[in-house]
Amino acid sequence: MSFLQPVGPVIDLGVNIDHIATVRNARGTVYPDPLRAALLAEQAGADLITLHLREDRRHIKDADVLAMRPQLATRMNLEAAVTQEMIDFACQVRPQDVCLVPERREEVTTEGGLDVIRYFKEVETAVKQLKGEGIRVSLFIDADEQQIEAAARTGATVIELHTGRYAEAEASEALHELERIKAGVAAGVKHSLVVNAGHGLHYTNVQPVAAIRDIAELNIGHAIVAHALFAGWENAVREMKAIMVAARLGVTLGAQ
Ligand SMILES: CC(=O)[C@@H](O)[C@H](O)COP(=O)(O)O
Ligand SMILES: NCC(=O)COP(=O)(O)O
Repeated sequence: MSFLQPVGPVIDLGVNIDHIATVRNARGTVYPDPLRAALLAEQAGADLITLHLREDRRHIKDADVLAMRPQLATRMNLEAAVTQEMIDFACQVRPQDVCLVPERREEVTTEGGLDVIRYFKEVETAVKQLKGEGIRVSLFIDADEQQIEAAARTGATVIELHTGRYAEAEASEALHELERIKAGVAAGVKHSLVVNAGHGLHYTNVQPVAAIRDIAELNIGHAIVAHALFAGWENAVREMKAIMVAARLGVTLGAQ
C-alpha cells in the first residue's frame, strides 16, 4: 500500500469572500477586489469559493458573481435566499453549487437555518428549478433531524449545518452544541446527503468540527478575513486549511 494513501475522507475549505466586499463597499472603491481575493484564496488552498448575494447587496454585488463565475479554477458556491429573483439569477449564472439560506433584511448576519418544513413547497420548487440547470443544491439548516429529513425530501443532495449556535456558545454549552452537530451529521448521512457545515467558525473552534469525519466541507469567511488583516490573506487561508486537515488527522494546532 502506498504511504501516500489518504488516511481518511478529505475535508474541503470553502472560503467565503463576503467581507472582502464589505471592506470595498465601505468607501465605494474598486479595492479590495473580491475576484482577486478569490483567485489568491484558490492558490492558497481553498477548495471552493463561497459568496452570499444578499437581497440588500450589502456586500457581494451581482457584478461580483458574474465576473467571478468564469474565472474560478475551483468551484463557486453561491448562497442565496429562496426568492424567485435569486433563483432566476442563479440559473442565469449556473454556479456549480447553490446554497439556499434564510434572510432577514435587518439581520446582522445569518441568524439560523432555513425552515424547510415551514417553506417546503417553496424550497422544493427552487431545488427543482436549480437542479434543472445542472446546479448542485445545498440547504443551510440547523442540525435538527426533522429539518434534515425534510431537506432530503426536497430533492436537495447537500445540507450545510449551521454552526452558529456552537460558535457563539459559552464554554459550558459548546460541547452540547458540538454533539448536536455530530448528531446532525449522522442524520444527514442516514438520509444519503452530503453534509457540510459553516457559520462563525474560526481558527480554534473549527478543529472539533473539522475532526467530524463525515463532514465534507466547511464554509468559513469572517474569521479568515479578520485574521488576514494581521497575517495576510494567503497565509490566513493556508493556515485555516492546514488546521482543518490536521484536525481531520487528529492533530490539534495552535490557537488563533
Ligand atoms: C449562511 C452563512 O452563514 C454565511 O455564509 C452568510 O453569508 C453570513 O452572512 P454574512 O456574510 O452577510 O455575514
Ligand atoms: N455558510 C457559512 C459561510 O459561508 C461563512 O460564514 P462565516 O464564516 O462568515 O460566519
